[in-house]
Amino acid sequence: MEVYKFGGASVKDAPGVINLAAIVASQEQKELLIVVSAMGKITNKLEELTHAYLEQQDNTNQLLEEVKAFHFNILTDLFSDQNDQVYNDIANSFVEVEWLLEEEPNDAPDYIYDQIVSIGEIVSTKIVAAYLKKTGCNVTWADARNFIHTDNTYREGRVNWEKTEQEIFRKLVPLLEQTIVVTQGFIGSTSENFTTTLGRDGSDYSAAIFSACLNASSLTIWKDVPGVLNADPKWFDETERIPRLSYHDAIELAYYGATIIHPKTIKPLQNKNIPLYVRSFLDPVAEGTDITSADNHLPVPSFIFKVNQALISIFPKDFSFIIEENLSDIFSLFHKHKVKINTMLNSAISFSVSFDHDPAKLAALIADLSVHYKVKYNTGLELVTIRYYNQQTIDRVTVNKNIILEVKSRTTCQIVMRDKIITE
Ligand SMILES: Nc1ncnc2c1ncn2[C@@H]1O[C@H](COP(=O)(O)OP(=O)(O)O)[C@@H](O)[C@H]1O
Ligand SMILES: N[C@@H](CC(=O)OP(=O)(O)O)C(=O)O
Repeated sequence: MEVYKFGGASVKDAPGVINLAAIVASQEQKELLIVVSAMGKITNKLEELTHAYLEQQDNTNQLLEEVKAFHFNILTDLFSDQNDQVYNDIANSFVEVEWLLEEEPNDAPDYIYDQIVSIGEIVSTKIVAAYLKKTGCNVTWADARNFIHTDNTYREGRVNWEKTEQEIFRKLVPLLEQTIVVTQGFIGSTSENFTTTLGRDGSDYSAAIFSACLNASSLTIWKDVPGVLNADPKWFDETERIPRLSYHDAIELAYYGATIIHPKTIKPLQNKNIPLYVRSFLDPVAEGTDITSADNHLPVPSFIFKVNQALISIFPKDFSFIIEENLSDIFSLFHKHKVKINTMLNSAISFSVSFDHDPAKLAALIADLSVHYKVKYNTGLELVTIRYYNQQTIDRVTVNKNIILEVKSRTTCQIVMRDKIITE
């Protein structure tokens, strides 16, 4: 039993779906579960739609029409017969959202978000399953909400592993003995059968949950890059593929923000010793990256960039020392405002923290912190994390930068910096 995960980039258009089918066709003899995300950047568009609906903006219906048109254009390219059942199926899939948008938004925003945004995965998997069927593949569409059970934390559903494992064993295992199954990443359901999502980019995590519960022999995630590289090629010109990675290094890279893998993906696989293969859907037979328990150290230093960082420095108002009591107080405020810390440094009289800059959260956090502390802050900063660093790599990324904060451990160096203002 193998699990494949195809993300939005792999199914961003009709040629993407055709390519997916070709990859599946070359593997058809195996028991296979295929986990698919929403097409292209449709989740962003659905977030926009949710926002418009919550704000009761005039463009709400127009945004929904754009989402529908995007999918129907793909259908037209894949199914020349306009009477194909899939057209009705997709139209019907949008009906629930249409009904929801007709009502006033009285429910909690996070709940509404999940009911709307999840439609992206439902529709993409229906299109993929219908196309695979058309190409002669023995395939069944399955609703991931029957298997992935979560608590009621909308937008960040926490998995009920026991129930999820039971349902996968009871309903999915027998199905997989008969056909290839296509299901959704990113979504689950509560005990009352309301849809939840697992957090942005959560389809890799879904695929890992399925793999762990099925005791799969491997999980392959199909990406638009040749594997895990030592830096994001969107930011770095000279990247190198890392052929083998330990679970440990993969977790660290994902934790520090290498967006190639969702940070929650690795642990369920590591627990069951299931290899994770990162492969290119553009060159499916090429070697990619194998992530396993083998103790492969990263062969080269790896770089993870994050832009749009905020840095705040917190001082006790009386300039006394930062003690454990202050830290406990400070951390509870970060928790309260759901601000995820990227770097932190403690000194005698100050505590500095960097995080992704969200203006509303920053203002609310500073307002709360200012009750007991003096707070200074900077925005518009960059954070670079280097795994297996040396001075040469630090020098390489800090050219024309002012270093504002530097935190080093034995293996990892984090630098918060900003562009130097160069005067002629
Ligand atoms: N270390 C890295 N190696 C390779 N790709 C990376 C790395 N860090 C970030 N990326 C980015 O991850 C992208 C693929 O992940 P993502 O867009 O989430 O795929 P999908 O939506 O298909 O799951 C690449 O296009 C690349 O820009
Ligand atoms: N569609 C969801 C879930 C996801 O993981 O997508 P992708 O595999 O394209 O990153 C999102 O964009 O957040």
